[in-house]
Amino acid sequence: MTKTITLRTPDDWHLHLRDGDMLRAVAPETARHFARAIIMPNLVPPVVTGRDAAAYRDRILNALPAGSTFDPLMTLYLTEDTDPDDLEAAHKDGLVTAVKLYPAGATTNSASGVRDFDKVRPVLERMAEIGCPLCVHGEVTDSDIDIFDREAVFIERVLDPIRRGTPGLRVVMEHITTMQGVEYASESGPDLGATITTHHLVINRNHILAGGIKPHYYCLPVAKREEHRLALRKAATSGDPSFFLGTDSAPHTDANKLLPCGCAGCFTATNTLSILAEVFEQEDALHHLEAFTSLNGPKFYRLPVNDGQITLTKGDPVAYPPQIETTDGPVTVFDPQMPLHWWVETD
Ligand SMILES: NC(=O)N[C@@H](CC(=O)O)C(=O)O
Ligand SMILES: [Zn+2]
Ligand SMILES: [Zn+2]
Repeated sequence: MTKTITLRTPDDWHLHLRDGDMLRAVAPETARHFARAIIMPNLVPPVVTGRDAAAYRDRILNALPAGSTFDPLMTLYLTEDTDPDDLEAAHKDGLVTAVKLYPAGATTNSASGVRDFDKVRPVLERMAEIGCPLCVHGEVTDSDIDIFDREAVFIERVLDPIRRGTPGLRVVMEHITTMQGVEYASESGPDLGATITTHHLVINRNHILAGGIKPHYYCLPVAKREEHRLALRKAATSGDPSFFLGTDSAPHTDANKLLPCGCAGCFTATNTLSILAEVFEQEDALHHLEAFTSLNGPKFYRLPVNDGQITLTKGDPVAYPPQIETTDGPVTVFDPQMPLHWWVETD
């Protein structure tokens, strides 16, 4: 018997589209199923001003297939030199939706991130005033903190003090990976949201490290113990409006992943919705899939939900290509190591 579910068209609240040839290869993968996405600004050099964001937005629109109505929601990369007036003008114009905080050195292309949080206080205060959300890569970078503890320590030492010091600031904890992240987000009320990736619902740290190292499962924040994955699955499938989809689909060529010092990032744009339907079905929560992919995000960002709909159908396992081709070389599509029975009708 065929089973179908219909959802408001989803949005991706955390996406890396890169630039140039890579942008042209990956933008259609997201635009096929998603109406909007929050576009991460960690290019080299990063997107730091309203002007940079306008130019990058144009490059994204040019990379879309003809007729696509995909709407890239732009972000600025917060640096110690970010000008509150420039941000305010870009936000009021509707050009910039949010600002992204990377602690310096925390992840891919984060060298221009923030070292001294006091220096960005005036920008954070302006954001609270104008209602511009702050998206946070929540990991401390101190070399003496174990990489598996960096998110939990960040919440205590950095995130909570920032929020207490800037009343009214609306914050998204990006790609949470721990039960501490889940707890903090569910206790903190409507000014705090949290995105959860597709891959962190599927893999734990054993998938990366047991039986040989799997570079394609290496991403930041790194996947944690099984108990954390289970907490993420419970949060994502609960319907709680604090949690919404941010795939963190982060393409790197295989050549850059398969190195002695390989890049962090999983590329999930191509098969995310099939994987999510499978996960939500396993959790007996298909009735909460739409909240996670299409309703909770717009609510947090105070944007209308999308008008359109997509239909997922269940049948024989669907085969996705193991890689997509780019002019720079192949990019491996995330392998969830389970059969995927759901596909999006337009596929
Ligand atoms: N998630 C990742 O592992 N990588 C992201 C950066 C990020 O989101 O931290 C990237 O830009 O490649
Ligand atoms: Zn990140
Ligand atoms: Zn990311």
